[in-house]
Amino acid sequence: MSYGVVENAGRPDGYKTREIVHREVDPLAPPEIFEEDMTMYTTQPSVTMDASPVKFPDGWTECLLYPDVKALILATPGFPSALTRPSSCKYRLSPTPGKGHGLFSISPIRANDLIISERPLTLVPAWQGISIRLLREMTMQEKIQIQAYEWEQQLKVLFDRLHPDYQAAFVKLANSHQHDGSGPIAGIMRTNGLGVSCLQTGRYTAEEQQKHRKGYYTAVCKEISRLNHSCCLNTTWFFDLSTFSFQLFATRDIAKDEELTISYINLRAPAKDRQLALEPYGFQCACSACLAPSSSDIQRASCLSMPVANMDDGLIKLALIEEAGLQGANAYSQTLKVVMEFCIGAGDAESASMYAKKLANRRWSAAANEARSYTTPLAIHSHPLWIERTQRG
Ligand SMILES: C[S@@+](CC[C@H](N)C(=O)[O-])C[C@H]1O[C@@H](n2cnc3c(N)ncnc32)[C@H](O)[C@@H]1O
Repeated sequence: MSYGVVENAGRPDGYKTREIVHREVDPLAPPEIFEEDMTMYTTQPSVTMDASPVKFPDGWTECLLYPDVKALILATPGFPSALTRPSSCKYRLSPTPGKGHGLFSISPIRANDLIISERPLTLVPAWQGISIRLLREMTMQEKIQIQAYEWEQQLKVLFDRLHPDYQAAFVKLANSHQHDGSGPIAGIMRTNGLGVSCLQTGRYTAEEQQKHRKGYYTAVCKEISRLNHSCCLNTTWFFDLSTFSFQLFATRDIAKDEELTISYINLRAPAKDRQLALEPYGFQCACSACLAPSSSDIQRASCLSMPVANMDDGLIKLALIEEAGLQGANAYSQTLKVVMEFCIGAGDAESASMYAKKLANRRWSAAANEARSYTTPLAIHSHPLWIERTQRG
């Protein structure tokens, strides 16, 4: 997709729009009745026509989905569970120089605390599979502009379905795609969308998923989409399917009035590549790592990619990641798991359970679920590696 300032942006002269065909369908109809490439507008969780944010404070999401994805959502155990809320409100929205608005802590926040849980306003495919009759004589730019134009027409239907309060919140969000031919709704989605990867149904091959982001979704939130980027992030989020909500957690201790930040990009990349990846958002990152690229690139590469051959390596890696303030990185969870396993290998159930607990506290991490079963020395005795070790004698 294009970004920045594109000359002749917008619908090319003489292009006649494609008719979008809409059909009302029974929301309970089985997925088989839908045609292969049909997408559906659907409200999840389902609410009554007179629903309001006051009546349903947990909120709901206007989605554009393939029918098999809707079936996957409805079949999720516990869906739709009520939101798990933080114990108190921990943040405020304030202007932040050079960045528009941002979120700031209103009191100290401890590492791993839940800060926000929120259902998104919208959820749509990250890949825009619109079939359009593109003519050979069209330039690549014209084809891209037509795709962008048609995508906006589809998004407009979704936007019109939003509750007026949600529409008002949506249009207040930043838009870094005002001059590249993206429509106003697509522009806001491209600037504020959070990736959702848990809606894969096996429809696409691994290559299609990787290369074209097929099967991935993008969601816009009223609050979490207000988070600015930092390569030295202090929060991270994950999407929970059963509550259909994003949950934002502190990755380290946060002081009162500190800005809350997430990373929009891959943290392992060197500063030069990170700046390139941030170009579509229309800003240059000025975090401490980007201001001192030569030292921080080395520090990041060595701590995030350091191989762990034994317990000492593991402990050094954890300390280095903490020193770099990158506890939000997956490498930190992976290292906690490896260190826990080394402790089991050494017959130290006490320390193993301590690392399991640290991992379990990182509720956003994929490894946290499994670790939850091993947070006491006694529970470690049921770990497969402990059993194997005792059987070996
Ligand atoms: C998802 S929005 C974040 C919230 C936004 N600042 C607002 O006022 O609603 C992304 C946009 O925020 C701004 N932004 C985010 N992180 C930034 C940073 N580190 N430095 C400068 N601008 C930033 C950019 O304009 C970017 O396109």
